[in-house]
Amino acid sequence: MSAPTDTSPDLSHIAARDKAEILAQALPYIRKYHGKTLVIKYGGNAMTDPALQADFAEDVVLLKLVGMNPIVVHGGGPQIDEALNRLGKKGTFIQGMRVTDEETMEVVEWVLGGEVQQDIVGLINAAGGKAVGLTGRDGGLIRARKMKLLDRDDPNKEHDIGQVGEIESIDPSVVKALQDDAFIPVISPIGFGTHNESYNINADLVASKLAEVLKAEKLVMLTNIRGVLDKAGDLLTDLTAKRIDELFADGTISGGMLPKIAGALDAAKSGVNAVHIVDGRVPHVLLLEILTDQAYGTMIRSH
Ligand SMILES: Nc1ncnc2c1ncn2[C@@H]1O[C@H](COP(=O)(O)OP(=O)(O)O)[C@@H](O)[C@H]1O
Ligand SMILES: CC(=O)N[C@@H](CCC(=O)OP(=O)(O)O)C(=O)O
Repeated sequence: MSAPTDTSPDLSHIAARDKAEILAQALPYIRKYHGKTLVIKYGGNAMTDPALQADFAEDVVLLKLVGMNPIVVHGGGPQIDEALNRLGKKGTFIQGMRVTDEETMEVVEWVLGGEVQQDIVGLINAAGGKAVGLTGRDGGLIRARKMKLLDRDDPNKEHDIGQVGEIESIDPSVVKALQDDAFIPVISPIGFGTHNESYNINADLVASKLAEVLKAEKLVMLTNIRGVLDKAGDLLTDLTAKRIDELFADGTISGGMLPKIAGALDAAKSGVNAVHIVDGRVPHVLLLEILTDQAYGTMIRSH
């Protein structure tokens, strides 16, 4: 019998080798982060595309299955805006914080604690995980008080932004109990006050504080931009506290990036080893950021 002729070369092994190399690259990271807590801020702007949402959910489940403890804190700014628009109301922001009157607070609770949270929980569960949705009320997780927002240019001036909260304290016991039991907590940024009143809290601030209190190894914030950009639109891959002060002062950082950077820096200063702001528009950016050698977006350092 003659030897079989091989007319077309089989190139599939090349693609397979690339894939295998990427998988092998993950090994030291899986070892490094095994048993460690990773806080993931899933921004409202990063969650507008269904395919990307499904990728995100798969990534979270994979991280959990290889032994890490992912905790998701979600935002939902654009989703709240949409709901307000349907009521004929327009969202307004001061220094990245939504002005929250009573009616807006109702919408915030209903959108964040309902639709947005349950969508994420559903997607994670569909990807094979066991997600549980919480608001700051559940298990007494987030105590808050009314935020005092001082004007950035005139610190003698204070803005009244209604039911916006700043975090007074976090009791992480419910999160710890869930993560120890193989669940993935998905947290809405709503806090409660001494009279049981609700507060709308910026999700970046919740994610940062939670990372600090849980002594997380890593905080990854997914947003809808490559990372922090300078005035020329170039990506700043590394930021220290000193450089951040300069960028605040010269107005390079504005809007929703203000609380994000402030929170990220607080987390870095209080011992979270790695704090990253990454582009949630990149498919599987969470896995790429955590499990490969490649650096993505902006890393925030305390010094
Ligand atoms: N220097 C900057 N670099 C990058 N983004 C910036 C900067 N200053 C302001 N921004 C704005 O911050 C936005 C991200 O914050 P935000 O809209 O609150 O997103 P998220 O929903 O992810 O929290 C960007 O889309 C951009 O418009
Ligand atoms: C006080 C305040 O601004 N709260 C935010 C909470 C949601 C959030 O932070 O969503 P993103 O992460 O998508 O921006 C808001 O009402 O929009």
